[in-house]
Amino acid sequence: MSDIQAKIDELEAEMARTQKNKATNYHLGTLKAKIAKLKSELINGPGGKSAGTKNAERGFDVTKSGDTRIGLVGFPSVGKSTLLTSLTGTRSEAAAYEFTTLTCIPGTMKYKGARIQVLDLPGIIEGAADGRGRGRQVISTARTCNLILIVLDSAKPVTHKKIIEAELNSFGIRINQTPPAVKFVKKEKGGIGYQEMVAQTKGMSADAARVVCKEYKVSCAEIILREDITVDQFIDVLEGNRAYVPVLYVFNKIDSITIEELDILDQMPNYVPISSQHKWNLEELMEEIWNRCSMIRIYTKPKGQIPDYDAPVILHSENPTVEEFCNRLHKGIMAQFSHALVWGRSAKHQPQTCGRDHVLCDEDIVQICKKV
Ligand SMILES: Nc1nc2c(ncn2[C@@H]2O[C@H](COP(=O)(O)OP(=O)(O)OP(=O)(O)O)[C@@H](O)[C@H]2O)c(=O)[nH]1
Ligand SMILES: [K+]
Ligand SMILES: [Mg+2]
Repeated sequence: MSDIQAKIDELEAEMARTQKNKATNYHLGTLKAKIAKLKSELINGPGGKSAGTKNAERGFDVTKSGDTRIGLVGFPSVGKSTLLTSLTGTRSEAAAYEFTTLTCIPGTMKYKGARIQVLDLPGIIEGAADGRGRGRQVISTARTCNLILIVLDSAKPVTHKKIIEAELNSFGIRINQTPPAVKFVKKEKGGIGYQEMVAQTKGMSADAARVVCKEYKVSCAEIILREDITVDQFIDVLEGNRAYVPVLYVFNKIDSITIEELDILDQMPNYVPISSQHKWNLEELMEEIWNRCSMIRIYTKPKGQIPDYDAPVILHSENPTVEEFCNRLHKGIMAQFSHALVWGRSAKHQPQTCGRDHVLCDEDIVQICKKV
């Protein structure tokens, strides 16, 4: 075990010994910040957080392609490669022994006109984030995905799910969470300015903020909490290199469990039961993937012609403006842009004359009119 890991274990043991109350809040905050710093040192090497980008480089070298990227993460032999083959048609070797897959195998799944890059990855086990097996490379690659599918074997214990989640978490991936609504700006002078816009019930206080800042050698900053957060979430803000990635849980091999067991799995939110070998329930899986990828389809309509419904332009719904649509078509279009005619749910009348800032909806139809 490395020195750093030994220090982390020691601090974690001390945290477990420390009773949680007002008097120990300060001490617990210091311990949490110390642990977070050591963990990032363990993963990134000394110098810590600037290495967030270095991480990504240590992932598998696979070029991004298509409209979005999803990664298959799970224990060995849960059926990730079989699933890749079923979803994309790209053959990735599958076999009954563990660690059949040793590298990253990309495939492309076409759904609703979108091209979704799917990455089959080697299996990971407990301790992956600390460097066991190819775990680090797998998790670094998972960080680059817009959606992670945690693939589980329906017949295996649910503890596997917890282990995978902990591995992703200790590598700075925050699953199914949004970045905390916190304003944090370092300053030259003036000490620590701390404001709560929302009552804090999960451990944050001016003292907790100060002790964490002190650990990170921040002596002057403006802090505004717009959400009820934990001290760990505040540490995430200071670390600054967390990846917030949605996760969908896939229970594979449902052909090997009973109907009664399947009924229980089927009720859990965020879970899709499938059999990748028998291609059972893959339609539902694709629909759930689609729902979590936040993509919208825009159809292009050349003047005087009907729209091309087979080849939508895919936009990510954080900012689906007319301008983004134009840039996806061709970088030079905006220079000649006059206005757009838009049909569909975003239009007040059909068609509506719109400018570049108009926000589009899924399945809108757009015709671009150039300056004359
Ligand atoms: N019964 C059943 N077996 C499956 C299913 N999907 C995969 N398998 C079997 O499970 C074994 C492992 O499948 P793989 O696709 O190699 O699993 P993997 O997760 O890619 O494994 P590693 O690459 O070693 O991590 C193979 O023997 C598959 O035939 C399924 O839906 N049902
Ligand atoms: K296998
Ligand atoms: Mg495999």
